[in-house]
Amino acid sequence: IQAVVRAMSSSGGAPSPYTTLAISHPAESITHVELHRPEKRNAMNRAFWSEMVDCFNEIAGDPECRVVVVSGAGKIFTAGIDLMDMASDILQPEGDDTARISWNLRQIITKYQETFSVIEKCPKPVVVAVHGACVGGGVDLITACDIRLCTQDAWFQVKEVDIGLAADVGTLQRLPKVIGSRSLVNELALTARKMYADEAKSSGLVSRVFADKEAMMAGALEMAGEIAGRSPVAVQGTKINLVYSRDHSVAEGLNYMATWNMSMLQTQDVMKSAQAAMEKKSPKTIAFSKL
Ligand SMILES: CCC/C=C/C=C/C(=O)SCCNC(=O)CCNC(=O)[C@H](O)C(C)(C)COP(=O)(O)OP(=O)(O)OC[C@H]1O[C@@H](n2cnc3c(N)ncnc32)[C@H](O)[C@@H]1OP(=O)(O)O
Repeated sequence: IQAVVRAMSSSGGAPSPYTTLAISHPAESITHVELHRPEKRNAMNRAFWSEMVDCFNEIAGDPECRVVVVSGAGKIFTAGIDLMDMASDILQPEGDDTARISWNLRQIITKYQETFSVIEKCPKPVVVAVHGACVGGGVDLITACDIRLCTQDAWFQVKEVDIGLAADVGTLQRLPKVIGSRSLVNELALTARKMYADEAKSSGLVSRVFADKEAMMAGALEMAGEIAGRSPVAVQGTKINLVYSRDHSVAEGLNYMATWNMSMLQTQDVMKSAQAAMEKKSPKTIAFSKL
């Protein structure tokens, strides 16, 4: 694992087709997506916002991938929106009158929302590993992920009010579902104060804190391996139903679940997994068909 983690943390450059993301496959069935503009602190430029959509749509349809790890290259996870590159899109939207300018701006905002919604729509679980700063759009990104890990030096900042806007690509919708305390969410979003790793853990934003990035990437990879070793039918069904249930009543969630499993229970994975359990074998020893 150490060698793989070192390789994960030192990718030489972002390979084609992306200019802002480096994609690698550190172990079987695991895809590593690394935010890769380290010299600009992984600030989210125009290319990033569309590359994430292409990348996660590709992953969603890739039967070789069962789980995704997202992390940031260089000194920090991300500085959020690229304040230099994005200004014209947002501050000078095109259009002949107010209605058309507003219409165009709505299209732009909706497009940017999709950049992180694709993470949630992707049926493969996404583990995000945060080191150093996670600012603005970074919080939008991580709240769309399924499992959040961080280093002891990590900090999180819902920075949008500081740049004069209400966060509009997911934080205000998802953070209240992640953190139990509505008061804390409101405080973070309204004051833009930094939240450090210990508070991120105690509030439930992250589930684990690691001493440093190397330990965190090893932990993320190990966790991803645990997920990837289990039935993809079970794992992807679990993610999809957890996301559905978050946004629906218990009765609606149970109804959706019953309809889901009336098909999925017919998988050969159930018999294979049950047999392994009876024989006290790990599910990781089972060869599951690709999904
Ligand atoms: C419709 C879309 C809606 C989306 C909304 C999203 C909103 C947000 O994300 S709000 C948050 C915006 N981000 C910020 O305000 C953070 C600004 N950056 C910083 O505070 C610091 O850079 C940071 C604390 C993150 C890191 O500090 P450090 O000392 O490590 O690095 P720097 O020397 O400051 O920066 C290194 C180079 O990176 C460039 N850079 C950093 N952040 C950004 C950014 N957000 N946008 C563009 N460029 C950024 C910085 O200019 C340096 O570049 P260079 O001078 O060429 O070396």
